[in-house]
Amino acid sequence: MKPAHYVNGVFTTTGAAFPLISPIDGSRLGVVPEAPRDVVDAAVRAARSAIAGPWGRTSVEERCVFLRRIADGIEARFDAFVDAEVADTGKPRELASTVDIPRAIGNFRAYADLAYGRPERAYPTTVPGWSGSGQALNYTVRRPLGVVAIISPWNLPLLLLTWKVAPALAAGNTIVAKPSEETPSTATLLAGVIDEAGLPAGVFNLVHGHGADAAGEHLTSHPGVDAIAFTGASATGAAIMRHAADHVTPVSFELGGKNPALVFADADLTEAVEGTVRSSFTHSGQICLCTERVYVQRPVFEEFVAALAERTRALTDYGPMISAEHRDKVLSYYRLGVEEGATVVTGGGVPVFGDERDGGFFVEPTILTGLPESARTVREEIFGPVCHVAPFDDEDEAVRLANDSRYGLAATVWTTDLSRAHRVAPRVEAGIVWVNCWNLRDLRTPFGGVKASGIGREGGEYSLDFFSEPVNVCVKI
Ligand SMILES: NC(=O)c1ccc[n+]([C@@H]2O[C@H](COP(=O)([O-])OP(=O)(O)OC[C@H]3O[C@@H](n4cnc5c(N)ncnc54)[C@H](O)[C@@H]3O)[C@@H](O)[C@H]2O)c1
Ligand SMILES: O=C/C=C/C=C(\O)C(=O)O
Repeated sequence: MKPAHYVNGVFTTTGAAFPLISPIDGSRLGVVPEAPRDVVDAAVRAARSAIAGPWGRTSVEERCVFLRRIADGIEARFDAFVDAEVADTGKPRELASTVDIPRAIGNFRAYADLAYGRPERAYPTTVPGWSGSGQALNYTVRRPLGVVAIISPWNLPLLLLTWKVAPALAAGNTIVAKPSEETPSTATLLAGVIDEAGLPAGVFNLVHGHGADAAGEHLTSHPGVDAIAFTGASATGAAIMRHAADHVTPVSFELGGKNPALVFADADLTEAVEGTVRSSFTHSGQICLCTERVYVQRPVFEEFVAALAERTRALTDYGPMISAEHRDKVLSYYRLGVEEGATVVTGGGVPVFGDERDGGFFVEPTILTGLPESARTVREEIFGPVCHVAPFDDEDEAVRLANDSRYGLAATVWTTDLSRAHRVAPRVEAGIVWVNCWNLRDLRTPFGGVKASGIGREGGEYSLDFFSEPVNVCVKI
């Protein structure tokens, strides 16, 4: 299915076409339509009229039927979704088929379960000396926000789009979604599944295009938008927030990170090395949860670095950066690291495969050591397959190093001392701390970051809270 907008139940390719490039070999995969302002406006108006129509009067049970139908529709086209995700992102097929697409299906099913089963509170109130019975009943009901703008990134395109679409629909909203310009294909397939699922026209709308001064900005600055759910870079979040301020539009932000790993001398080192290879190099470091700073207790520092380097050198099936521009950005940090005094333990350049991949956007998985905490390479998000490893001596120093960042999204702690784990994890300034594991996900848990890593939480009731407004009703008895 070629990338197309989906507005008011109709697929269109209105707008200037821009090329879709394969990250694997640099070839042209096709073209993507850039939604002009009037297409974005038509999408917002379609969403507004849909929520004023039958969709706005559906019950949560009826909406959960649609969520399950969408999940079944993705499942029925599983391979097409995997093929499209691999083509757009270049990620290994194994990753798309075990994480991205299964999680998209799981997102819809999880929110069908969560929304249907979610209780609301009631409070029997007594007011002594009050006229009548002196009784009242306070109870909470929830209303949808209205028209929700969803802006998603290129690294886990379908997973992160559906992570917002599912709860937004479960809560009764209508949606205008804009996926990344780098990865339009699975979003278009999703629109096809939603269309076949019979969602009323205008409930889900999809527009393609770039961000700043383009479709993304047209959408997030649109006065007809009632809320914005965004995942992407912190700088982009700040730009969106400036527009949201004009209309006091509520925002949910999942932003950047510079995630630390803390490896204590009492850790199971094999487990810590394997876990840090996964957390640093899965999807070539292009996951917001990936580790870019590793702190290892001094007695095991050399042993850990040597083992990590050996495992990293053995990596073969890794994917490319999403674009030539992002590849160049990551390589510029490799050069900066050396300029700032880093030792390149392994990697630091571009692999030579001797096949079509040499036309793609690959960089070597890289380990750096020897930099001060003040180095830009240690402080700035790179979003590639690279981590800097530094020693620490005691627990307080480890926590201080982990927290010395403008970001606070995720962290890993590796220790076999469970008292230490329970002491350290809550002290780390992050939204998510994994102990002796990484990216182990329970969709009911809060997901998101502190500081420059985000505003609010997704996951479970946290998403349902963001995508709905509680109304307290007080009835005098
Ligand atoms: N916290 C998380 O869950 C999470 C998940 C994935 C990616 N990220 C972050 O996203 C970044 C990489 O993804 P990216 O390059 O797609 O991010 P990005 O911010 O460049 O783009 C994300 C989306 O925002 C749109 N956009 C860009 N500028 C915009 C503007 N001014 N107004 C409206 N929309 C705009 C883009 O078109 C895209 O759809 C990294 O910083 C990464 O840490 C965070
Ligand atoms: O890239 C950043 C976000 C990743 C989210 C997940 O991997 C998830 O929700 O499981």
